[in-house]
Amino acid sequence: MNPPADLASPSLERKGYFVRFFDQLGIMLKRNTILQIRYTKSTLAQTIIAPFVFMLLLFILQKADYANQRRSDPNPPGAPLQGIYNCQGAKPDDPCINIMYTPSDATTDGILALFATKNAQRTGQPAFPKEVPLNNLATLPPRKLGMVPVPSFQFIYNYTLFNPNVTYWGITFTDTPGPPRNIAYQVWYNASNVANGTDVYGREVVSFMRGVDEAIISFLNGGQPTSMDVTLKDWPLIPPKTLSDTIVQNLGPVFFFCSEMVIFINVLNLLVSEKENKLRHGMEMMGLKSSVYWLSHFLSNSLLIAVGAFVTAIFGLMFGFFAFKNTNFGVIFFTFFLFGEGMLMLAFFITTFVRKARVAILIGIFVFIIGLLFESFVFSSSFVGYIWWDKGTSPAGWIVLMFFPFFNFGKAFLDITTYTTGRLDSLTNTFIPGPGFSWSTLYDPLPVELRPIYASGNTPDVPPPIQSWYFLLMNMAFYGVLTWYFDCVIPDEFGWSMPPWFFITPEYWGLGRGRKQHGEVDWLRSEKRRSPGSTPPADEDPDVADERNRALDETYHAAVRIVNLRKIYRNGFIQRKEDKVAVKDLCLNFEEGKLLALLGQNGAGKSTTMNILSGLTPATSGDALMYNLSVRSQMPEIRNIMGVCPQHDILFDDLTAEEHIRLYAGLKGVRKDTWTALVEERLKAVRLWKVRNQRAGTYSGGMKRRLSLVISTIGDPKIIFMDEPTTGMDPVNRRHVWEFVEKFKKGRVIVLTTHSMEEADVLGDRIAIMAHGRLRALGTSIALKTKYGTGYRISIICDPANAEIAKQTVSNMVPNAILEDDSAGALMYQFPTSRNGGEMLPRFIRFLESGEAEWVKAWGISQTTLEEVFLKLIRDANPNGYSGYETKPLVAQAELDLLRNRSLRRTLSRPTRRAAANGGGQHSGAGYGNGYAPS
Ligand SMILES: Nc1ncnc2c1ncn2[C@@H]1O[C@H](COP(=O)(O)OP(=O)(O)OP(=O)(O)O)[C@@H](O)[C@H]1O
Repeated sequence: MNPPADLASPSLERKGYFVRFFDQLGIMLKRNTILQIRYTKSTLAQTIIAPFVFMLLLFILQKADYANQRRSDPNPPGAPLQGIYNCQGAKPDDPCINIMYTPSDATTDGILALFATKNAQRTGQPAFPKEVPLNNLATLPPRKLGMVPVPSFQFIYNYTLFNPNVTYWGITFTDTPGPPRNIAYQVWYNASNVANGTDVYGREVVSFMRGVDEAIISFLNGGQPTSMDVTLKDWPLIPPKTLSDTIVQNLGPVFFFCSEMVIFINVLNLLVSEKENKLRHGMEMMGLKSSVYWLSHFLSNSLLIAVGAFVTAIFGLMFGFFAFKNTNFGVIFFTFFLFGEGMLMLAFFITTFVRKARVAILIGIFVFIIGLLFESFVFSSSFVGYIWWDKGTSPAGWIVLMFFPFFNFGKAFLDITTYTTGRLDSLTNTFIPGPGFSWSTLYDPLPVELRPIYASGNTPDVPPPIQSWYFLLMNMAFYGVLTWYFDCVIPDEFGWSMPPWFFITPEYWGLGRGRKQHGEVDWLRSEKRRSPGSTPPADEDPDVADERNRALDETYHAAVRIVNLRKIYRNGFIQRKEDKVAVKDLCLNFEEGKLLALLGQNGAGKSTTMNILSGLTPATSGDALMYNLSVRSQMPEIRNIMGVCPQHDILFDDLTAEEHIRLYAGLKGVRKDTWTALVEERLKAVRLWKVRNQRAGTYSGGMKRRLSLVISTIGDPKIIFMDEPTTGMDPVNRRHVWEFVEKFKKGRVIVLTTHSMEEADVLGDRIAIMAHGRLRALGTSIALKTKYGTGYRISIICDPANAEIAKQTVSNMVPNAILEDDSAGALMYQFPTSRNGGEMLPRFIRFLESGEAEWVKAWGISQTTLEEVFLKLIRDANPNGYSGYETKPLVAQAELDLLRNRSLRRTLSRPTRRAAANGGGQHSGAGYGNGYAPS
């Protein structure tokens, strides 16, 4: 079958390194942008929502702090002293005595009468009346009494002691005639009223005394009204020590760090997920350069960081923070942008060590907690933030810390807020605004008046703010270089890595590589020296031995030649007994225009072989030469001519089928003007055209396989590896895929692994069967069937009464036919192949066809299937145990019974019938188109 011209025509553009680099970069940026748009929520969260939320929280905290600091009035107004109000007893309505006094004479009675009058004016209550004198300690007041004369000082003492909570005030006078006349008095009061706050600051005591003093003055002036108005004023309270924006200064580094961490954790997750899902490998197999991969992620995420920095600066202005209002917009923007970039490169660096997205997120959270604690302690104030530059602190501190982007950001933000927050003058309690932060401030060391003063009396030597920018740029470069280095030297999940000194090898820089193609003979000679291979097993199949000899023959030519390929999966660093030898000294040749179907039970080593040949995993020894390019040393060049459909779909859930094809066509360097036609032709071929605009994540398993298969054919590859390409496909679609593969193989080498014998039979020009890492058999389908098969089976249905005649006839005509089954007139014979005396078979078939034997009700013939060949070979390879197909003879018997029943039910296909009529030994055709029964 000839492929259509458009399938076979080369469509790759020959381009220089840089043109190819920028083409790939363009296509990767487009892919990233599509994904960023599809992940709308995540993109919005990183660029707008996170800055807004953290800014809003800061704003709320700022307002709360402001309100809290100004809750009490720092300069409370003075309050005039009031009069004395009516007394209360133990309970408000209990009887009590307002004033108990001694002695009672004209002077004291006169003074207290004046007191009562003035007090009544002040309180608006009736004046306290003078009561009858009280002499008896046991007498309790019948009501609220006004002013009660008592005999002595001692009486007051005893009465108040015996009758607590009865007397409000006590006063004892001493009048010394003089000159000068001295009217002294002593006030008794309930000190616990002052202590428990009922009488705040003792205002009632002072009021009482003020009233008595007034009355004395008035009395001495002959009753002249006197007023002593006293106002009591609280001392000023301590004014708010911090400004509202101090909270932005102290908490800003923590909050803006948190905001940046959203992008940081997202980048960790994104990159490691691409690694874990092998998407990066998939793209690299299609020719993506590592440098393009990193650069595209750097640029796409830088755009998000730039938007985030811009949005942060705008929100800062909207919320009215001084740090944003009084700072040059460019300074704010670049400070946030450079911080984001530093963290981005730190995230890149971390991804080189991690293979699982779950672990990456855990590391992200760990960095988040460390950074959060760091920012909240180190930058909680300018006092601790600048201590690293104090003369008493070792510079080792900031020299180590400068490698952390969040330290450099904290310092930069502290500088900005120190210049812009301003301060309160302690003497005048007035706000002194900060000088502001202009572009040129970047280069100025912090002025002395803005620096903190430490206990030693020192002020720190704070470097100019620009230094933090330089350090952030240094962080970018530092983590960028580490990312590049460790990405090369840390083995990936398939074991690929470069030597630690890779950067001094000329090959790494593209010198001396690619230009030279290996001479087949030179390569073979050196390979034979390097990997001599072990001695083949004594029972090696002759065809396998021939293939080995051809692979090692210098005069033989093949498009792809595999020599002594060996793969050992080590269980640690040193060689151990448990190490798994997955492929054992495989020698094989692939020819152009031919499809080789690789069969083998689970774990036989098929995928490992494919992975080595497609550059996914390195061989332990041996090599393969593909179109004169060595798999070991020239994989980048091989990738230009290779397509791979790996066993597990490597698809972006959020890209459509069309976007996948465009992406991979771009990476492969397919001419842009052919993309549209390519998309249509390939998607129609595998019947995905109608769903081309649906995201691959919504596809069924079979649809994903078809898309993976189509991707492997992009870019006109000379060699295609298909690892179980039709797994999970329904029979109709499988046939479409077969047709597509069949068309595609002209001029190309296709290697396909499968567990479908039918598929191997249909597609395989040659079939190779592997077991335990070794090649067990090799050849065309018919050759294998002839060699390993048991020949033909003929089933004859006749009347049970005629069974004996039938058996007699068969044994006469084909003496070495073996009767396998005889039940109720259903006979099943096994006929040997022509090589084993099966030459009588054609004659017997003609006999059955002629209808001469009337006792034959129906008959059918089947050839040994590939499945039987496969089972036999695998059984032979597992004499001591079952590796997927057999352990117990009973199981094998059951399988054979099943096969027998199946072949009985099967009717004969025309080519098979022809082959049988010719005595076997010829190609029996596809073998899956059945449909013959003698009429
Ligand atoms: N990364 C690995 N580390 C250790 N052993 C491995 C690794 N990959 C494969 N193996 C082992 O190597 C052997 C060959 O595996 P491989 O995947 O090549 O088999 P296969 O023939 O492709 O099987 P299947 O048909 O199931 O895909 C198996 O025993 C497998 O357990």
